[in-house]
Amino acid sequence: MTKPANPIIAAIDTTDLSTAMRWSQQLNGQVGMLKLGLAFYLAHGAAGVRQVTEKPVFLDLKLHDIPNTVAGGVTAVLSLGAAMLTLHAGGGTAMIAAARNAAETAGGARPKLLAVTVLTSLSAEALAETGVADNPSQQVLRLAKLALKSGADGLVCSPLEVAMLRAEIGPEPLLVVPGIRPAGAAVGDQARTLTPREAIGAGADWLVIGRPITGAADPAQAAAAIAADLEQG
Ligand SMILES: O=C(O)c1cc(=O)[nH]c(=O)n1[C@@H]1O[C@H](COP(=O)(O)O)[C@@H](O)[C@H]1O
Repeated sequence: MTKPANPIIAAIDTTDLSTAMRWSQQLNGQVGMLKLGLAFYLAHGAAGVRQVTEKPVFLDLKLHDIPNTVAGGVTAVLSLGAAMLTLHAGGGTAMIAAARNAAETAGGARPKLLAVTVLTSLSAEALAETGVADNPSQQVLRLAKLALKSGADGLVCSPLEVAMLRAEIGPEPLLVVPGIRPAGAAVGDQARTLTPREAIGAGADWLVIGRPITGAADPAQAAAAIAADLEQG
C-alpha cells in the first residue's frame, strides 16, 4: 500500500469530551489520523466519536471475546465508518475470521482490522508471567502469522518487532506501531519503545503516539516537530 503522507496517529486518550474535541481541533492538519480508544469510547460511545471528528478514525476497542460476540461488536460499530479497528490476535483464528466476516457482510467500505499482538507495555518478564515462555519477538511473530491467515488486514506491534516482521511477512500487511517515544520523552507504562524515526526506518506504516503529543503544552507543535523530524529522516 502507499505510505501515508503523515504517518502519525494521535491517541486521544481521555474521558473528557471537551478535551477530546480540543485536541482534535488542535491536531487537525498536524497528524494523519486520530485514534479513539477504550476510555473515550466507554465514556461517550459512537455519538462522542462523531462529535470529535467527521474524518474516519482509528477505533481502538481491542475486541477479545468469543467469535459470535466479537462479530456482534464489529457489526455494532460499522456505521461509524472507522478507518481501522483493533482486536486481540490472542482471540484466535475463529474470532478473527468472525470479525472479518462481520466487517464484510455490511458491504461497502469497512475498517481495516488490526490484530494486536503483544502489548507494548509488556516486557519479556511480564509476558513470561502470563505463561508465555517465548520472548516478545517470537510471540509477536506467532500471533502475526495466525492473525494474517485468519483475515486481519494488519498488525499492532511494538517498534522493536517491526524489522523482524517486515522480513517475515513482507511489505503488504499494515504495521501500526505504538510504544513510540521521541528522544527524551517519558516512557511511562510502555516497555518496548523506539523513536519515531527508528520505527519508520524499520518499516512501520503508522505510528500511534499519545502522551508525547497530548501531554505537551502545545500538542500541535509537538506533533509538527515529530512530523518534521520524520521528513528529515
Ligand atoms: O492498540 C493500540 O493502539 C496499542 C497497542 C499496544 O500494544 N500498546 C499501546 O500503547 N497501544 C495504544 O497506543 C497508545 C499509546 O499511547 P502513549 O503511550 O501515550 O503514546 C495508547 O492509546 C494505547 O492504548
